[in-house]
Amino acid sequence: MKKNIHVVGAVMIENQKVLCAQRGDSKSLPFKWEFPGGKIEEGESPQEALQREIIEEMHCSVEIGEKIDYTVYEYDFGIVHLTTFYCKVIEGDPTLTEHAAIKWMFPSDLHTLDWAPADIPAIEKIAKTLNTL
Ligand SMILES: Nc1nc2c([nH]c(=O)n2[C@H]2C[C@H](O)[C@@H](COP(=O)(O)OP(=O)(O)OP(=O)(O)O)O2)c(=O)[nH]1
Repeated sequence: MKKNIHVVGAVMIENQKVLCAQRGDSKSLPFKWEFPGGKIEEGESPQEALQREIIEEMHCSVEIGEKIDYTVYEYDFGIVHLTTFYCKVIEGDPTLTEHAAIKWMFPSDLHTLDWAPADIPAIEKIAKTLNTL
């Protein structure tokens, strides 16, 4: 039986752009693009996990808004349950630490990156929702 991996991702919006992060080559899904975040630890709520991961990974604090999507995707290494939330930076600036690259993209351009497969439904939703604002 494959293990279930519960993951949260932050869709950080600034100046109408979304922060995208590219995974490094020493991890699962090398060089795929994802939303900053990570695994929920025991006893944490999704929001607590996301606050912690963003401080650890991006060296900034976020205010967590509305949930965007929940998707389940079966990889060879396990079954990822990904929940994404809209977020706003409230302290500090997102900083490149663990990722290979980070960049701000307009929602309509998100599909041009090579995303982790679990993220595809979320990027489609984001592009649709933010382009009609
Ligand atoms: N943070 C994040 N992870 C994602 C996304 N989409 C997606 O499939 N994942 C996967 C990649 C990882 O297997 C897992 C998150 O793990 P993590 O970020 O806490 O850990 P990691 O990359 O250091 O770990 P690992 O998989 O190399 O063990 O979820 C996403 O948008 N954001």
